[in-house]
This record gives sequence, structure tokens and C-alpha cells, in this order.
Amino acid sequence: MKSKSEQIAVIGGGSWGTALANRLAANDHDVLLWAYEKELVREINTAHTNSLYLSGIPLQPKLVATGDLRGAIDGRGIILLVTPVQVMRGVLKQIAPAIGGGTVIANASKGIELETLQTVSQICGQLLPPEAAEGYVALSGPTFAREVAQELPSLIVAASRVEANARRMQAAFSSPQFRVYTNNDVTGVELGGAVKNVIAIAAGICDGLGFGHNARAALITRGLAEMNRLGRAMGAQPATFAGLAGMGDLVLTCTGDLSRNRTVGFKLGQGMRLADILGEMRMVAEGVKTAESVHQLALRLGVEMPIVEKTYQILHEDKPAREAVTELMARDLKAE
Ligand SMILES: NC(=O)C1=CN([C@@H]2O[C@H](COP(=O)(O)OP(=O)(O)OC[C@H]3O[C@@H](n4cnc5c(N)ncnc54)[C@H](O)[C@@H]3O)[C@@H](O)[C@H]2O)C=CC1
Ligand SMILES: O=C(CO)COP(=O)(O)O
Repeated sequence: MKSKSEQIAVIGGGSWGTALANRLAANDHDVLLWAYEKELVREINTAHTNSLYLSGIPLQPKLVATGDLRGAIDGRGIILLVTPVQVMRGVLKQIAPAIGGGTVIANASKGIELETLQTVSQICGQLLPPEAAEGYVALSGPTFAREVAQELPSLIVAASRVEANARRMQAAFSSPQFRVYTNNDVTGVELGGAVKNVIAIAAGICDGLGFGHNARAALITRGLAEMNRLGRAMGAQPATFAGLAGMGDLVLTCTGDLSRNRTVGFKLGQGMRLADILGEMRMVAEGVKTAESVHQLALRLGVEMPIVEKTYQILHEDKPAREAVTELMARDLKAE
């Protein structure tokens, strides 16, 4: 299965941007990776490694990095966004004037902008030409960057309202180890990726408190119910949440030790302070800010999301984790 060679810009040289750029380069596409850190540009181009975010993984020698954001997108048919969501608008504003309507814009980042409560597709809708925004592709699923970079079998969803664009991303990425499904539910795929990070923090807290397997399984299941409720209020298709970008990613991130969000929660559950946890991390745990975004969205839309609410209170209002769990368990008894 060999796709036509594409000219692709990947915006964001963190672990996921690098793993995806490497996957595309392995498929013989012409890939230019924009990295924020100058030393990383040099390292990727000379040593073909990314020791800051993906240590120990040899990268494709043909993968080229640049520190020039505007130059990175010049002449590229596909632009793949992979910066943390909270800086996405600032990055997009710099390149938006140079993006033509025919360019395919894809995004692999997971979260909701705190200031506006918008998803990345909504941000693109504000900043990009209508044709580019309409053809937006959301990439999401259970995919730890390190495992994708190690070429371990992984599955992901490419969702777009323009089917040809979802198929184009599917063809560009697919390999015997990387299987891409298409989907047309952009909202559902984006919400799945954003909400699961918050529930993963909650699952980490639960494990850090030593609450056992029953509690974790219950949290994943009720977390999925909350994801579904928010999705329904925002026009997503319920079936999406039973798929890779919903259940799949929720299970991965709530149970996998490679998850940064789960790790933040685990340390909180063990009694560490959030500021100290984040102070030790170079990488991003999107769920920390997205907990507040999703909590605000739920309030605005009148959607009941008790796990998200308690996670937000633990993270941002200093609520003791044990107290939050006691409150969750004491909620009115009801039918499932
Ligand atoms: N790492 C993973 O396994 C996966 C990550 N994601 C998502 O991908 C997105 C990017 O995460 P990672 O690649 O993991 O990042 P990372 O945590 O590995 O690295 C942080 C990234 O943020 C960039 N950055 C920091 N400050 C910046 C600024 N002011 N402007 C622009 N860039 C800045 C850094 O250059 C680096 O690329 C997130 O939304 C994450 O949820 C999605 C699937 C898998
Ligand atoms: O989204 C991810 C896997 O699908 C990565 O999760 P973390 O950001 O929690 O590491």
C-alpha cells in the first residue's frame, strides 16, 4: 500500500509531532518538522534524534527540521498541527495569512482552549480560509508517541467533514504497523481526545490513592458516560465514543504508565502538589488546563460531569482528593 508522495509540514517537535513526522518520512513523504527549540532543530538535522522529547529513538535521516515557522509551511499541501492546544492559536496566527484554501489542515493535539472553550477545529474556523477550515482533519486515538515511534502496532482515526481529506491522511500515514480509520465526526473525535485526558488524571489520582482495580474500571466507565453526555450536547455522534478516539484512548490513557496525564494524577493522589509536579515536567499534560475548559463547557451547556468537576476542583481549587472521592460516592443514588 504505497501512497503518492506528499509535501507535509508538521508543526510541533514534541514527542507526538516527532513521532508522526517520522512515520510520514518513513512512508517516503517530503516532511519538514517545525520545532520550537533551536537546539532541537540542530539535533534532529545532525544526529537524527530528539533527546528532549523522544529519547533513544533513531529518526529517519530524511526527516528535516526547521526553526522557521513561516518557511515550514511554504509550498506544503498538508499542514499537520501538533503543538500544545493552549499555544495553538498563537502559532496559527503566525501562519494563517500564508495558508491557501486548498491546503489540507490536520491536527493531532488534544485539548480545549481555556480562554475561549474552543476545540482546535473551531480555532481553525476563526483563523483560516473557509475552504481550509471546512476540510480540517482531526487525528486521534490510542497512540502513545513512543510506541508509534517504535513501530509497535497502533490504530488511529482521521476524521473530516471532507471525506477525500480523511482518506488522504489515511493514505499518507498508513503502514503495516499503523492502521488509520476514517470518520466524519470531527466534533466527537476532538472531544474524545480532550475529555479522556481529564479522566486520565482522575484515574491516576485513584491509583495514587491506592483505590484498586474496581474503582479504576468504574471511573473509566462513568468517565465515558460523561464524555457521551458532553458530546451529545455538542452535536457529536455517540458511536464515535465507542471507537478508538473515545473508549480506545480513554482506556489507554487511564491505564498506561506512559501517560503524562495519568502520571500527574498519580502523583497528586500520592500527595504531591500540582505546582511541584508540573515543575518537574518538560512535557505537556493537556488535561490540567482542559479540566477547567471542560468543566466550564459543562456548566455553560448544563451537562452533568461530576468526575470532571471533582478533577477540576482537585487540580485548581485545592480540594483534597479523598474528600472529592467521598463526595462522588455520596451523590444521589440513581439508575445507570
Ligand atoms: N505524546 C503523546 O503520546 C501524544 C500526544 N498527543 C497530543 O499532542 C500534543 C502535543 O504534545 P506532545 O508532542 O506530546 O508534546 P511534548 O509534551 O512532547 O512537548 C511539548 C511541546 O510543546 C512545545 N512548546 C512548548 N512551548 C511552546 C510554545 N510557546 N510555542 C510552541 N510550542 C511550544 C515544545 O516545543 C514541544 O513540542 C498535545 O496536545 C498532546 O495531548 C496526542 C497523542 C499522543
Ligand atoms: O494522548 C495520548 C495517547 O493517545 C497521550 O496521553 P498523555 O498526554 O497523557 O501522555
